[in-house]
Amino acid sequence: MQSDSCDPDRPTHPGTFPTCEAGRSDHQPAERSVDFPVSVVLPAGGTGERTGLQTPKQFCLFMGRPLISYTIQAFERVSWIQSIVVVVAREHMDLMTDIVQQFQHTKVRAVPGGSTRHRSIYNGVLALGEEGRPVADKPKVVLIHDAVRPFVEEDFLYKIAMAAKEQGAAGAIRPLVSTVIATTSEGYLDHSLERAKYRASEMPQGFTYDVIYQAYQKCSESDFEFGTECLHLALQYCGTNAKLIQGPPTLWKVTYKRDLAAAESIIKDTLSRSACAITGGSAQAVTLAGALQKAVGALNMELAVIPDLTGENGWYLLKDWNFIQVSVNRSCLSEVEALLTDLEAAKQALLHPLVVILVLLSGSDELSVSGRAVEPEAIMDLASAAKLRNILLYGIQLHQSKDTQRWERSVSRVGEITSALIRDRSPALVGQLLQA
Ligand SMILES: Nc1ccn([C@@H]2O[C@H](COP(=O)(O)OP(=O)(O)OP(=O)(O)O)[C@@H](O)[C@H]2O)c(=O)n1
Ligand SMILES: O=C(CO)[C@H](O)[C@H](O)COP(=O)(O)O
Repeated sequence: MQSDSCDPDRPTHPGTFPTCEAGRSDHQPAERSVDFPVSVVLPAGGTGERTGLQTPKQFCLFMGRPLISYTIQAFERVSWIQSIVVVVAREHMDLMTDIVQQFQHTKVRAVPGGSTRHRSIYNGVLALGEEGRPVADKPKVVLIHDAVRPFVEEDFLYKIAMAAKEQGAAGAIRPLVSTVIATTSEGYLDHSLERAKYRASEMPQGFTYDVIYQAYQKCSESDFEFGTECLHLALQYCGTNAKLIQGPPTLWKVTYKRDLAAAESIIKDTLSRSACAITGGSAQAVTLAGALQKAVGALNMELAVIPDLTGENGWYLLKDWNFIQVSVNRSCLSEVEALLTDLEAAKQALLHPLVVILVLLSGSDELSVSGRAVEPEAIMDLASAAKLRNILLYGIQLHQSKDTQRWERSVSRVGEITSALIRDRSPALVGQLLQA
């Protein structure tokens, strides 16, 4: 298997996406040891006025799944995070309950929000203190993260949690993109801040439970109404100077409509990084899969080649991988059917549409016996049924050729089509048997 290129600014997909170290076993994130209880508050009680949309941005759908679910998954997958309180407007409590059920979130509890972000966060902090447990069992550290920042990675959460435990408060920062200026009431320049001295405050932030609880207990109505910075409350009311840690650019907050398009693009991009080619063990299929591995590798996609999904290889079914059934024989559709059954049982398609591509080699010895291997109608029927289960099935046919250049061009086209199908997840092309 080919190792992925490691770009520190490339986000890890919320959920079960592999990190970019080489080798299959390394795809499991490195185990972190956190020996104190950590809980999370996700404020999601806003209306998203600046998007100009009716639906609050945290409930906007990305490939059939609300943004909030991606953010929850980014925290839920972290083994050392114990519980997550999502704070939503009262009128969205039922919707939130449905989301938790549909996307099988397990560490989440929803509580009603307040009229401002600070009031919502405070409700979340109070809920953590009330979780029916003895005072000694309250979380030591509370991570606070806007529900509309779905791309946060375990490594960074770990840094914030450790610094919060050490220092009482910690937060993510980024360099300023533009200079900050103060204006007079008449709209003239009053003064300009020296950009190098300032940073943008982002999320996540972390606090010891006592610091954030005390800060909210002591802060004023004006803070609750107009404040935008939890770190400031910790400083002003608890004398705690937060440790500031520079985070990746992907911590940015979905605020405007254009940010929704950017978020969708990142989600699609991260879901398109890895595919698993199943060969059935036939020598011809293995050779083709090897050639395909090179072709998609050049397009920045990792391709694992395996004979089948039995035993240890069942691991692939539980991750955000895409699947390519490489087939050289007449029973290709039954192979695809078996793969679809396995995928359905693994339930990953509940989270987002999965891509399955049948790559069919025609003109091979086995196929030439029977002539045409697969009728387009047959693959269309199979694909229509799979689509109902949120699995997008496509087909690509290529022809065996003794002419090396022709063969290499075909394989390279299969790579390009594969990459495009996986990236675009186009419903319109479902069931098509494309020619490479
Ligand atoms: N009363 C509020 C207001 C905001 N938030 C949450 O705080 C986060 C960051 O706030 P922001 O981006 O300002 O969200 P909105 O207030 O929804 O957006 P807008 O200001 O455009 O209305 C969001 O997850 C939002 O849902 C909240 O929990 N309760
Ligand atoms: O990241 C922040 C620092 O805490 C922002 O203040 C927070 O995300 C609130 O966003 P907005 O100003 O849009 O309500």
